[in-house]
Amino acid sequence: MDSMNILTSLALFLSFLLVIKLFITNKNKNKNKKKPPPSPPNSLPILGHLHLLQKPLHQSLASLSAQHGPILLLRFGNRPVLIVSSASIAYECFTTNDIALADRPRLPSIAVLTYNHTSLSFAAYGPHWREMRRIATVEALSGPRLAFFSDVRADEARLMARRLFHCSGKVELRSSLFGLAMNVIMRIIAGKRYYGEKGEKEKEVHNFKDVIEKILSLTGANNVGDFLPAVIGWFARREVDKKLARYHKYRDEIVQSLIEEHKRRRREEEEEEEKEGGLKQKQKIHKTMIDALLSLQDDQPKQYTDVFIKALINLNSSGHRHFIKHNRMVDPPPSPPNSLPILGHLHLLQKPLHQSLASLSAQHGPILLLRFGNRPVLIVSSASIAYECFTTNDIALADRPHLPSIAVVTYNHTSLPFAAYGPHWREMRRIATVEALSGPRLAFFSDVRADEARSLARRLFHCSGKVELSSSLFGLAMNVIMRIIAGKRYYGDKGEKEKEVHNFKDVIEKIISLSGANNVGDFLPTPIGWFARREVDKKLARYHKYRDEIVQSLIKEHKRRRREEDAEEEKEGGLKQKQKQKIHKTMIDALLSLQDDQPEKYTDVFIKSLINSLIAAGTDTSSNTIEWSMSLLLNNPDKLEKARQEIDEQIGHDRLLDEADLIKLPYLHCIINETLRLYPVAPLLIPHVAREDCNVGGYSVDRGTMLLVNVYKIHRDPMLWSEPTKFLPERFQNGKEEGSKISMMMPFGMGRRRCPGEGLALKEIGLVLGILIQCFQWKRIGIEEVDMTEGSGLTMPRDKHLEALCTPHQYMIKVLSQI
Ligand code: HEM
Repeated sequence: MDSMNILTSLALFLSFLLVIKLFITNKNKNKNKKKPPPSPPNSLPILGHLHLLQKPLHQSLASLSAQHGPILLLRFGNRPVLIVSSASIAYECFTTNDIALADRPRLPSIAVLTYNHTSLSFAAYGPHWREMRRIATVEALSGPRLAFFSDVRADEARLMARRLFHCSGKVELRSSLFGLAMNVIMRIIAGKRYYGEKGEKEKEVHNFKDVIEKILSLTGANNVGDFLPAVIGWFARREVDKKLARYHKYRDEIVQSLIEEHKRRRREEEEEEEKEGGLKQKQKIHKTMIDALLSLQDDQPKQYTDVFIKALINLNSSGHRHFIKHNRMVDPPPSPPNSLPILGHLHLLQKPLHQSLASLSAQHGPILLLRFGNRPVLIVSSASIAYECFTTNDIALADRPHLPSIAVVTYNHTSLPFAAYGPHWREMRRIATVEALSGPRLAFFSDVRADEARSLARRLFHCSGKVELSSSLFGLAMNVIMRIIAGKRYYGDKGEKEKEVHNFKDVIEKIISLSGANNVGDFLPTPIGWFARREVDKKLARYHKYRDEIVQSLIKEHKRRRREEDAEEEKEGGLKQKQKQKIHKTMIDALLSLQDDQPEKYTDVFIKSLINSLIAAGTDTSSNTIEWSMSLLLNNPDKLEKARQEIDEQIGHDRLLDEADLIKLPYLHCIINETLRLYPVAPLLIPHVAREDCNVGGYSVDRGTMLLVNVYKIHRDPMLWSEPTKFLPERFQNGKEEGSKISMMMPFGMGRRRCPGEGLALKEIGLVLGILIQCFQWKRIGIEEVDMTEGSGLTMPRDKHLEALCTPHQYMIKVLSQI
């Protein structure tokens, strides 16, 4: 009995425990049960709440929220849809729950438009979306890119204002605003406008706008068919699907044709590069977005397919095939008033030309069409339009003008910088690169630069005190180039040569100051032009004769030596032949070897023309840049001290700085960049000419138009640079936002006619400037700042030669006395 009682009590106790456990579990279950957001009543089978909705959807949802609260759970067919209409809950969605809510719905109707849900706006959250977003940011939407394209926006806004000005009265704004937005995005993506000015295009823009609007109105959560079960949904969607497929085809073809156009241009460029023996330096050209995407495609064709590119580009742009094929824009660029007969706008210009053009651009805009006499001249003063000139329009604008005054100094326009774009220019550029300016040749001649820099330091050490730097720097640059060209120095340490160097420098400077677009006589009709030029012509003929004779004598000297070597070889029975081939020749030797094989092509005139090109382009450009740098540092002693400290820390006092050290001297590099920004020695580049009709900045440019790109103005654009006229090397230092804008500078030009001597120039400038700072203390002559007035001409020298006080640093005396 007892045991029965015990068993019964135990059973009762266990039952009690079970009841308690069930009670607790149930309580917890109720406690943990997720509470869905409130849902309005009247949800129907199949339709859910769809029957409560009307268009426009946002208004319909707003009134539901007003009745039922700021967070609602609706059903669109079978799909649960959360409606949030309060700022604080929306904030919670995109902070605490940001990742959880980062996906997009795969709505069937938009599959075709979004390349199967892979477009940036509709891609699932993950690596593909991340990569698309990264590219869109880097190439189009980042701060530096927005700054770079600020001119594009300003230009389009100006154009719209002009349109409204001409058609004032009742206006339809929508298409104009759409056209503006379209042009802005197209110029970023494809480097060209979509929408011109003439009436006949308006209809097409209207069509395109219509298509985009329809696509937008049919996407999003607007199609009931997207939310109904398969067969009913398909049936409900069939009309919308058909329309969207049609619109998609229309838009897809346009973007595909843009891609094809870019591919064709890239192929042509590659072919040309091959023609040039693969020697064209790989340039850091800032490309269009399509170019950037095609470069990625080159490396990883499977990932960056055409579909990938189109899915990204279709984000917010496209164009009409008709525009792309017949993209001859309508209006010529704006032109300032007051163009006079015969003179055109010449009477508005003063020297220095780059400053005069800068003030005209400040008044009338970044792209202008002037008339220099009869000649149309396109003036470009914005980074983005200049960039368009040397990417999309690079071949079209690769020619040079045949200015009558420079015919004599350029051997009838056959010198490398002034030769017409074509096989002769290509051949000259190839030889200059192979024999003088390529990476291996620069490495080969590094001793020459070190030797010349040492020699300059020695001279300054011995004549310290008040020094005139211009001639010494010119002499150095001249020796470097002469040793490459002719294997010997031009300028010795001895006093008697100084006068000669001075003369030669004078001649080169005068030739350069009289070249470029500086002679009014070059632009006036024949008899008047000839009369206006006659003094300049006479001077240039005299300078040319002087320079030509020096170079001819060098050629003669080489020919004589080669003859002697041949004679000797004959004596030795041809045994020296093999040895001779191995001898590393001077550039003149290389050219004379070519002359041996093809005397009609590689004449003495060809050789002189090429050599004089390198002397003219490679001497005062580098020496002027060093002179500007020193001038800036003299006026900013704190920056000079900072550079000295950097050299002190990295190299010390026991040896002279050499080229291999330059990589360790980022601040010195910043100083050079900042000098090239403020004082680009070719402020208008070398004039280009349109070989064919083209469009620049949305305007039509006729064949034969001369192009002057005002790099000086671009480098001081307040939209791009903070405190643009201030010498602030720090702006290029790591991590500084402005450092990334280096690609917006073009002191060496851009595209095909870009300076081939950039590598040589940067090495030479870095080495010389570094040694000047390492070895000497520099002070201004008086208390006044160094005068920074700019001279005029093709290049931009200082107006006055630079003089300064130079004393060797005590701690460098030992090194200096040993060199
Ligand atoms: C700081 C130094 C230099 C600067 C800033 C500079 C700048 C330029 C610029 C802006 C152009 C014209 C680009 C155009 O028209 O689009 C040019 C062309 C040229 N430069 Fe330089 N340059 C420098 C040094 C050199 C050196 C050291 C050499 C060679 C020894 C050189 C050889 C040339 C040649 C041959 C051209 C004509 C290219 C052509 O028309 O195809 N430059 N340079």
